[in-house]
Amino acid sequence: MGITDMQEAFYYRECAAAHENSPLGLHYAMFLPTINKQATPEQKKKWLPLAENYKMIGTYAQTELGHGTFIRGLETTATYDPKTKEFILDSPTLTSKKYWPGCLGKTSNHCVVMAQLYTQGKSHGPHMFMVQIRSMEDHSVLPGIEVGVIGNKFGYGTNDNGFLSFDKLRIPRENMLMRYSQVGRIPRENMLMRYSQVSRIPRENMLMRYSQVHEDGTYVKPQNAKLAYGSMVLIRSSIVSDAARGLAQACVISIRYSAVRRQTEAYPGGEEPQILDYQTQQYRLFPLLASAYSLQLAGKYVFNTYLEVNDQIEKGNLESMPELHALSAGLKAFSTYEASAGIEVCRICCGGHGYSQASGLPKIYVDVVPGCTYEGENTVMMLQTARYLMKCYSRAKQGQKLPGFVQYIGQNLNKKSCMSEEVALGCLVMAYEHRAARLVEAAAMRMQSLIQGGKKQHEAWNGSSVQLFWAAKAHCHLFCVKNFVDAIQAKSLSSKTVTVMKSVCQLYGVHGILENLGEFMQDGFFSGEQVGYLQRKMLALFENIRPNAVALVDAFDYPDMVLGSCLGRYDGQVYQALYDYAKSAPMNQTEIHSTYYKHLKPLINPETTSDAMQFAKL
Ligand SMILES: CCCCCCCC/C=C\CCCCCCC/C=C/C(=O)SCCNC(=O)CCNC(=O)[C@H](O)C(C)(C)COP(=O)(O)OP(=O)(O)OC[C@H]1O[C@@H](n2cnc3c(N)ncnc32)[C@H](O)[C@@H]1OP(=O)(O)O
Ligand SMILES: Cc1cc2nc3c(=O)[nH]c(=O)nc-3n(C[C@H](O)[C@H](O)[C@H](O)COP(=O)(O)OP(=O)(O)OC[C@H]3O[C@@H](n4cnc5c(N)ncnc54)[C@H](O)[C@@H]3O)c2cc1C
Repeated sequence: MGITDMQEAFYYRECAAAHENSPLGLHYAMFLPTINKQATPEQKKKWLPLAENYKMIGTYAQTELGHGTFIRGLETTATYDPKTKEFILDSPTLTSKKYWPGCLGKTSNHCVVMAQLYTQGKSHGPHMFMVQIRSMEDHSVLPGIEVGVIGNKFGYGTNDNGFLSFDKLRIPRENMLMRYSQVGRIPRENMLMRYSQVSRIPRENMLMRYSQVHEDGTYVKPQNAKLAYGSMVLIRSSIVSDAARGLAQACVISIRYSAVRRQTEAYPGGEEPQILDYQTQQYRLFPLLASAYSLQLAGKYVFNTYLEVNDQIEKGNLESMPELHALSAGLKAFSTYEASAGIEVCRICCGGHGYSQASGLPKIYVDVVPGCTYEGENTVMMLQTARYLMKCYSRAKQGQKLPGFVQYIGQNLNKKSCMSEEVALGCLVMAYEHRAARLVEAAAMRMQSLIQGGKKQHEAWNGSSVQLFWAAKAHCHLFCVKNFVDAIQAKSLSSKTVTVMKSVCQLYGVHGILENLGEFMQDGFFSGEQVGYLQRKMLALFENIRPNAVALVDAFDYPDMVLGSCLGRYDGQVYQALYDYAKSAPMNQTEIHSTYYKHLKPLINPETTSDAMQFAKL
């Protein structure tokens, strides 16, 4: 199709079988990007053409039965043997077996394996290795490898998530993804030159350095060990848009259906209103619509930031890695929580028909909800963001300037809210900044007091982790509100569009405050009177948004084929579609189902049932 943007291509492919999770998904999303970013030029030259042409089909095998979150705890080993210039891959324990990687069980013939590197008797932590697991001739499993699927899951039925173990499998030294770490003897200066002189030496020189690696087993450390986690950062940065997409699609279905569905005469003999006219329906759906817009904008921002930081990393500047990690980890968690909870609300808002697969909603839900777990469990990811916020807090206290999106940290907390009946966007942002700044400070104070009370650092961290979680969540929420406000103010939209989008943005901010009121009121930042302004504004915004609600979901522009929903059809022919869906059910293809003869007839008509059947009944 000539689509050159990788992310766009990924979404395009997804549309071919929407929410089915392609058995090649990991190949596109993680295997190819890992080769692109973590392999040396020689390795890329060898593997990329094969992978791009589907000769090599691969996945990313990191998680094990015993460990997912704690990467340093992985047990698969890769021990270098300088005599044969090979690595020996081994799964020494039950818990070391790879477990969960997508597309692994039956589809892939290769995978990138994360294993503990051992060379010259020393352990060097987790590193990546390219491992062939199946024959490229007949797809048979290669010796030294055990691979299979892990069985049924909550969803992801079309994806062969698998297990994998190695029995002292030997792979060539060249199969370690050595872009950043190398086994061999090269002068340390060369490694640093890669980054500091990259613009001053001919590119060919740089490539040569990779082929100068000696083979005696000497290990050269990367500039930053977390460079090896780059593929996870890429996907976390992409998941935000993915979660937004799921929530937006659920909103399309639920809001369109709510405009078609009529229920309960408003007064005796009166017309039954469209259910979208019920204020309680608007209360549940319109904030989700606002969230979908907000998360889409946040997704764009974080992915662009990923591209920018990645560009800097390519040039040897790793300064922004911690910010990107904190932003992508936090927003991945925030967006997948919001989207998963929101999709379920959309389903409930469709009443009984929402529970049918015909609504399309169950498929969207099971597609989005594992985003709370994969690429880093959400609580763990929020705590990574909190870790960064704590560092920022102590830097702010030392008078250091902080990067843009954390500049609010350490601000004066004695300010009062400027909120008035009008509910200005600036006052909304100020409120979110205040809440996040206060929660960051409260978590830091808690840590400090536990440490002063004699707790060790890790005990104090655990003893403060609920407050750290609150702080990180408030930070991500602030980011989404501020980014939404900035997007409306910066974009050259028509004045009519700005008017509508301003209402959507205001609703996002107002609803978020009302749902988390305690955090905004605990220190008296808002008065009771100001909360009244917000409540009235929220109800006024529902009326404001109602005439545009269907247009606002149409604007997401998802074709019916992608929505896969009888309820969310563009033409509104919901009832005919539901009836056709029922008629096409396999059980309706015969008048009498086979189970009648096997189970029901012996009960209903025992006298005409065969002896064998009678016996079975006894
Ligand atoms: C262009 C191509 C586009 C492709 C399009 C794709 C579109 C995709 C759209 C949607 C996707 C849908 C399909 C996706 C399918 C997904 C399949 C799932 C795959 C997987 O799940 S793979 C396995 C993922 N596993 C994890 O995420 C594990 C989580 N755990 C960790 O990341 C870490 O272990 C940790 C962060 C929890 C802790 O790290 P560790 O123990 O090693 O280190 P610490 O001592 O705690 O921390 C040290 C230090 O490092 C910092 N740190 C950690 N990680 C990073 C990082 N990535 N970058 C920078 N810094 C990092 C950490 O904060 C500490 O810092 P300080 O010491 O505090 O300074
Ligand atoms: C659909 C799906 C697809 C996947 N695809 C892949 C894949 O392609 N490749 C791959 O390698 N992996 C894959 N995974 C695995 C996934 O990356 C891990 O499951 C995920 O990283 C979470 O790790 P875990 O299972 O070890 O959870 P655990 O860490 O065991 O989490 C269990 C609970 O413990 C808590 N917890 C753990 N550590 C801490 C901590 N330090 N502080 C506070 N709380 C903590 C968590 O918050 C959570 O509540 C996939 C998983 C799923 C569900």
